Amino acid sequence: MATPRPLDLVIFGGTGDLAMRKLLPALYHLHCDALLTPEARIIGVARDSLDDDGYRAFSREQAQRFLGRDFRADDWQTFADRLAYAQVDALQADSFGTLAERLGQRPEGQRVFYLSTAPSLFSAICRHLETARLVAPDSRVVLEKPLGHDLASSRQINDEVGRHFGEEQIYRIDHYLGKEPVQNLLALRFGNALFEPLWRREWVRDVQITVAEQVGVESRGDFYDRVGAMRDMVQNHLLQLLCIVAMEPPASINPDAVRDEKLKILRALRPFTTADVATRSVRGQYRAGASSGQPVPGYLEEPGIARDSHTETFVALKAKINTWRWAGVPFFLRTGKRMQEKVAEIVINFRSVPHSIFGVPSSPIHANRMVIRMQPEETVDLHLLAKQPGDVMQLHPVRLNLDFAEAFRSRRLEAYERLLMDVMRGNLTLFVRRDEQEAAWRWVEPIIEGWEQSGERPKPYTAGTWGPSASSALPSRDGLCWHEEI
Ligand SMILES: NC(=O)C1=CN([C@@H]2O[C@H](COP(=O)(O)OP(=O)(O)OC[C@H]3O[C@@H](n4cnc5c(N)ncnc54)[C@H](OP(=O)(O)O)[C@@H]3O)[C@@H](O)[C@H]2O)C=CC1
Ligand SMILES: O=C1O[C@H](COP(=O)(O)O)[C@@H](O)[C@H](O)[C@H]1O
Repeated sequence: MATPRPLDLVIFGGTGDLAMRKLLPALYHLHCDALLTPEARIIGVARDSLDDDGYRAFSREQAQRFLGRDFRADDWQTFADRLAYAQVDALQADSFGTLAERLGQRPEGQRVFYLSTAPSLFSAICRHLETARLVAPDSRVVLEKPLGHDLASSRQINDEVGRHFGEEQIYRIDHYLGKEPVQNLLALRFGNALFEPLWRREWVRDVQITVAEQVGVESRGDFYDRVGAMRDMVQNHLLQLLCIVAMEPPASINPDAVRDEKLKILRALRPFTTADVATRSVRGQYRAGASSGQPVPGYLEEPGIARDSHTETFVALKAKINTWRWAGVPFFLRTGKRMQEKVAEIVINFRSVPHSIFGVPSSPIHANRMVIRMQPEETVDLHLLAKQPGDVMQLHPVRLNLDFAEAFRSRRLEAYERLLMDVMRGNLTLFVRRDEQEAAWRWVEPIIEGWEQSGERPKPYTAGTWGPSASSALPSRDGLCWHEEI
């Protein structure tokens, strides 16, 4: 067996929020589970003038904060030995020398460049890496989202990155695809014949995808105000989740087989007309309210936000898919900040029986539903009706746990852990291909343009609620309601 090559993982934006909150904690967990090869090295890159020890000290302080109870001083010590730092200004070609020196120490290393900076720096980084002769034919580059601001800017970035890296070297990350229940949905759908006949318009009444956050924009106001919920969450995470639910069975788990099927769904999404924007979309912006019992400011009072900002912090959409399988089935998508609870879930609502032999219940009973929860806990449940024990035939909803947490007791990998492992192994299945990303931009753009042309402000909602009241109206026009309203 070939000896694995030593890994050099270079994190551009190595001192930033994402690196500290997600990437280093994920790598620390992989280290503790002995999933990193002994020689693997992590080189943080930013403009700040730090040396290796300074970077280790900064990372340790942040890790204590973000790892919480998982932080163990002795494990961190051995993990920190892997950390190094290179001071580089991505915009200055001549500042790549220190990084080149570092990487030059082991030319045989497998290089992974993780671009965790603003996307406006991606092309300069790739260009300067190549000029410094740091890109080998098997180097990999990981691109964070959102890639660009619209279709044109995403194409431009992809073109520029593509001049230095082949598509098979490019890992466009969408961390929602790394979440365990999302992969479990793939396993349930395509590993069992049971669900396939039910997974279609004849049996599915509607699908709801919700990613609700309790937090506001936190320290990222400046970034968020230029982006908004549509670009931050819908264009990527929610549409990728929709694809996983709606795609046809791929011929294999091969990356392109899966990505081809996702692409077909993105291309089959019915485009929004101007009239649709008014009737099938809702955008909102939070006002002051309460979160976990504490008063919280409104979006416009948050640091970094323009005082008259029209940026949306909430989006709800009714999407339709123009295929035989899904014609007529509404896909409701919803995401927002400062909502009542932190919930990320996919709900597949199956149709009720065509005729009930048990009569009409005194109050409505809701079952026939699969709920794939990614947050706050990771679960997959099937809600069915069963007989309530006793001498009368009375139906009661029961929940079958389909993720079998009891059966598989091993620690679940967190999304970034799983995806970083895939990058190291060279597995592109859970990464987004360029054509998928562009198809997603093509679909969301008319909605954003429709909002801009209308000149209307996003609808206000109180922090700590489920969004503007217009959001409830979206499913209720079809006689339906959001999952939490049941
Ligand atoms: N934070 C999050 O939760 C998420 C972030 N993302 C994406 O990840 C990326 C990074 O986000 P985030 O970590 O929040 O951003 P931050 O603003 O917190 O960090 C940016 C990082 O880039 C570095 N940087 C900025 N300019 C340069 C430059 N010219 N040369 C070299 N380094 C530079 C900064 O260090 P310095 O200023 O010292 O150079 C810092 O390390 C963005 O694309 C974002 O959209 C995606 C999902 C979630
Ligand atoms: O990509 C992003 O995701 C986070 C939410 O991720 P989660 O795994 O905590 O649900 C969101 O807060 C952030 O704004 C967005 O950029």
